[in-house]
This record gives sequence, C-alpha cells and structure tokens, in this order.
Amino acid sequence: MTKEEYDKNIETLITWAKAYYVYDEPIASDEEYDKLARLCLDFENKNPELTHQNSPNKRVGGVILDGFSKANHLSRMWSQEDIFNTKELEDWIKRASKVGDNLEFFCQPKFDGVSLNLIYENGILKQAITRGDGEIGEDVTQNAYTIQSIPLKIDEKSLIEIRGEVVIKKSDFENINKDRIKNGETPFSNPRNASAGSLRQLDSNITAKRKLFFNVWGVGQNSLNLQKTSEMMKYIFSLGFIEAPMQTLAKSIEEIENIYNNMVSKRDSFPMLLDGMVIKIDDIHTQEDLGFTQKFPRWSCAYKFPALEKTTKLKDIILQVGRTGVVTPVAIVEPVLIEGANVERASLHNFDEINRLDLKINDSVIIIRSGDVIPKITKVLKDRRTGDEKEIIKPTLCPVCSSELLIEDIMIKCQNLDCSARVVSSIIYFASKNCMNIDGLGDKIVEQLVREQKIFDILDLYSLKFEDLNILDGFREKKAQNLIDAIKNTKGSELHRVINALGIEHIGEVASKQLCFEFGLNLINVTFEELITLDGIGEQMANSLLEFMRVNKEIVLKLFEIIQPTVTQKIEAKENIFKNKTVVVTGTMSKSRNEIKELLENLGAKISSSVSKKTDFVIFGEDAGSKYDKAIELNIKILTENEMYELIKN
Ligand SMILES: NC(=O)c1ccc[n+]([C@@H]2O[C@H](COP(=O)([O-])OP(=O)(O)OC[C@H]3O[C@@H](n4cnc5c(N)ncnc54)[C@H](O)[C@@H]3O)[C@@H](O)[C@H]2O)c1
Ligand SMILES: [Zn+2]
Repeated sequence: MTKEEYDKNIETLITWAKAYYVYDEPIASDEEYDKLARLCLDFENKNPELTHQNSPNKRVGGVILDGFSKANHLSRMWSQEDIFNTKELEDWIKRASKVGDNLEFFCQPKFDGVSLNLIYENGILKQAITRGDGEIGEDVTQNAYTIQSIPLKIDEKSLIEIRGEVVIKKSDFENINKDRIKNGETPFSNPRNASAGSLRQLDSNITAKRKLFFNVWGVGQNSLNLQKTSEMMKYIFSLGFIEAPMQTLAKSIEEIENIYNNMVSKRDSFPMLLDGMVIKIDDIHTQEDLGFTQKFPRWSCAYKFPALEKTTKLKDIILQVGRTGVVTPVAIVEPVLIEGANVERASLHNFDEINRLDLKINDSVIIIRSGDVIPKITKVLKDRRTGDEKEIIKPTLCPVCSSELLIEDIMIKCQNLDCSARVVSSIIYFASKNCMNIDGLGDKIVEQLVREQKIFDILDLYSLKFEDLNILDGFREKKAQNLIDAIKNTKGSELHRVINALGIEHIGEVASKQLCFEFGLNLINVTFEELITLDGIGEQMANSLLEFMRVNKEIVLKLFEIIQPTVTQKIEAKENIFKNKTVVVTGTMSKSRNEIKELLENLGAKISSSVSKKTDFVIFGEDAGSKYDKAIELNIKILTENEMYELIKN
C-alpha cells in the first residue's frame, strides 16, 4: 500500500465509521470494515511516522449526536482488540504473558449492541452515558430509566461505574422492522443498529417501546478492591443485574478454544445477536501491569465469530411461482461463503421489498444469513453505484405459463390453475415431510413426472403404475417400486395431514388440526358461520377454505375415497352448562391453565382468549386482570374455579 492509497483507505474508513457510529446506518459490512482497518493497521505498524492522525485504529470510534447533552465518563471507556483465529489468539496470549505466567482468562459472550456506562452514587442511578469517543459520550439517562433490566437502585453505596451492552432481542428486532416498513420508515439493517438507534433517541417514549435489554460486562471507576474480574462480575450480578450465560474461566489456549467453539455452536440459540467472545485476564493486578494502548486494554481482546453479514453483488432476479400462484422474486447474487455455506440466492418476499430497498441489478448489497434463516438482502450500498445498474421490472405475464398475472395489493399471482409451476409446487408440497411424507418424491422427480405428462394433479399420483415409471430416465426397477409403495403407504393417513397437504392458502398445520378435530370429514360442507365461531379462525382463513372447497370439492372427495383418512373428531359431550358455550379463563388457579382448558373443552365449551359480548362465562382465579374487569363491564357471568366445579359436579 502506498501512502496515497493508505490515506484514501483511511478516508473510506472514516466515512464508513461515521455512517455506523453517528447515524446507526452502516454503508459497509463489518467484515469489509475490519479487513480494510487491518490493512491500514499493517501499514501503520510498518510506517508509524506516516500514520494518519484520525486513523480509526488509534481511537475509540463514536461522535456525539446533536441534541444530546455531553457527559464525561469518570474513567475512560475502551474498544477491544479484535482477533480472528487461533494464531492471533496465541500471539495475544504471548504478549500478555510477558507480565506473568499461569494466567487465568475470564471469557464472556460479546453481545452485539451499543456500549453504555451507568454511574451509581449512594446506590442510585445518577447518569447513563454512551461510549462516544471514550472520554465524553451522550447523556441518555432518561432513556436508560425506561430499560427494565437496568436497576434504578443498587445495594452498593460507593461511587461506581457499571458498564454493559444495550441489546435487542432478534425477535423484537423483526417486529420493530415490520412496524417501520408499515409506517414507511427505513428498517434497521441489523439488531445492533436497532439497539443503537433506539437508545440514542431524543424521545424516551420511543426508547421505552423498543424493549431494550442491558447486558452488564464490566465496571469502570470503583472502590471495590476486588482481586479478580470473575469475582467482580459475581458481585455486580448480586446487585440485581441479569447474569449473562456462559461466563467461564479458562487456563489454557485449548480451554479458551473449547469455550469459543461451544459459544459459536450455540450462537443461534441466544435470543440476542452475539458477534464474538471477549477474553479478559482475570487477575486485576495483572491487568494494571499491562495497561492500555490508545484504543484498547492490553489485558483483553474480542475473539470475533465468523461474519453473518457479507457484501456481494446482485446478478439477477428470477421469478418463482408457488402452489397458490404467488410469484416471488428471488435474488441471484455472486456466491459468498457465510458460516461455511455457499450463498447464491436470497429471498425478497415480494416486489414491494425491491422498491423499498431500491434494488437494481448489479447493485452491491449486504446479505445476511443466520442459522436456518433464509439469506436475505438487508441493504443496498447505493454509494457504490457505477451507472451499470439496471431497473428490475415487475412482470405482467406468468414466467411459466405466460398467462396474465393478477396484481393484488403487494402480491402478484398467476391465476391459471393448470399452470405447470403451480401444479408442480402443489404436488411437491403434498409429498413433503410435514404433509404426506412421500419418500422418493422430491422436487426433481415431480418436475420430471409433470414434464413427461405422467401426472397432471395430486390425484394422478394414486393411479401411477410401475410401467409408467419404469420407462422413465433414471428410474430403475427398485426406485419405481419404492415410489409406488410410498404413495400407497399414505392410505389411512390422519385427516389433518391430508388437509394440510392440500396447501390451502392461510390454512397451515395448526388450523388443519383444529378444523379436522372440530368437523371431521364434514369439513367439505362447513359454512362461513360455523368456521368463524372457532377461536383462531379469521375471515381470511374461512374464505380461503370455502373458496378452495368450492373449486376443488370433487377432487377432495375422490382423494378421501382413495386415502380413506383416519378421523379423530371430538366426541360429542353430554349435556352440561358449558356445552357449546364460549368461555374465557383468566388468572391463577389450583390447576394449570391448560388442564382447566382441557376439562372445559371436553365438556364441549369453546375456549376463547379474549372477552367480548359473545363470551358466555369468564372463569377467574387469583390476580385476574383486565379480562375480569371487561367481564364486569360487559355484564358477563363470572365464576370462581370452585363455582365452576360445583356446576359440573355429577
Ligand atoms: N460496518 C461498518 O461500516 C463499520 C464501521 C465502524 C465499525 N464497525 C464495526 O465495529 C467494530 C469496532 O467497533 P468498536 O470499536 O465499538 O469495537 P467492538 O464493538 O468490536 O468492541 C468493543 C465493544 O464491545 C462491547 N462489548 C460487548 N461485550 C463485551 C464484553 N463482554 N466485555 C467488554 N466489552 C464488550 C463494548 O461495548 C465495547 O465497547 C469493528 O470491528 C467493525 O466490525 C463497522
Ligand atoms: Zn402460470
């Protein structure tokens, strides 16, 4: 790298860091940022005299937003030195071991959020300050008051700084983004930015709504006089801070590696995003001997996890036609490796998503994949456009059967029931594991059978003959026979499986079970009124089922005839006061809520979760809240648990 290149790279880093720290809207992936920062660091180590005075490698990142009052930390806040592999871990330990042998290391999860310093005086939370440049941060005390996991009072009376990470649960993050999209706001690119954006709010009512969580990881100024970080943390947790899982002491590189690997493997099961593991030398005297660089403590480091977010390029958009005819755009991207998996496709949900992202072919994008979640494009890096980008055009004709597409709100649909894409996907769905579970009838085979005109719909599966299959490419005798047998084996399947396998829009596994239990084979003839009285079945579901049965009744009847499904229907209860009545159960009782519900359901009652004019009885236990009040307000008959038992005595 030449001096010019180095200076240019530093400018890029500064721009990226500003977008990240100041606006909570990154314009690069962490991986890219880390890579470039590393390259610059190498240059700086070799040419200390040429080091840029604003190099992000030399300072704690972060600027104070207008509108916030500034506040001083009592003692400095730091960043962490990143390490990425065993070799770097060995080097780090070697450097740390200069001050002594037999070191012990305290390992903590590194939750990915935003740093917060809490100052307690006389046991009262006095001030909450963001990290800022390490010396001065933003005063967000009012916002900290709204975070449940931050105690307002603690039992330690001396002046103390307690530090931790403000994070957001992955599930809450999804919900916030759904709301933001609904309100026409830009969604946050990841949970880290969501927590930073939510903590750094001028309106603490907004912060309060965001369900932030404080995960404590250390202390700043204090007069506790403890010898070990591990003891210190134990003491802090005893003050009422919630203890993070997997805080472990280690004595060797092997032990550290084991803890690290274990944490990486459990990463998806944490409700919050983890981006690494922080390793600290446990002994506080040793920490003091090692001291700090300009940017981070020499006695701790962050062992980063493999990145979940990568930057890549959108090559193309393909269109998939699902079994209900919905046309979904799928992004084809330049392949990137994320956590060992090669990612080439990302889901886009619908064309609205493309508009919202302002996505164009050839755009650089940030893509995220975590756990089993389907890879998704979270951001378009518009400042990298070169002029070669191409608009993505909404289709008007079905990409498979060329019939005109119906545009329904944000959905685009092929309405042709015989569209081979719809036929293929509905058969694939029918055969899939959670439906009829037909072994050997995977995507490719279904496509082949439809292409070779051996089947035209689900029913045709049951008239497939050995001779039909035997002559097909790739079908040996055994394979053909196995498939015939697997199809035959679906006979006698439970009714709700068959209903679920039909792939009726809005009717999933749970609804199928409920409907079959309620109506049995008569499901074919139910009315809107009968459906709508069931708890959990809304108008949309009812209409979808009715419409499906109207169009496909003949096929369904034939299918029942062939499969002869097993029906487990509810048994007609004998006459009692709760039969066919709508009942709401609320508050704590002598038995679990589920037991009480089951008891009532066996008596033929419909259990509802909310009180309305339609409710016949509200049965209440201890601490019954708003449902009890509503029952009184609507003049609905209320019963205690014992009164209920009295009524069903004999
Ligand atoms: N995408 C971008 O454009 C961009 C720009 C700038 C920075 N970044 C990212 O931010 C990183 C640098 O940010 P940073 O300096 O804030 O470092 P960092 O976030 O990687 O690590 C330091 C922070 O970790 C937090 N932390 C979490 N758990 C901890 C624990 N158990 N003990 C101690 N601290 C803990 C603390 O808040 C501390 O301030 C880079 O590595 C990069 O990935 C990305
Ligand atoms: Zn079509």
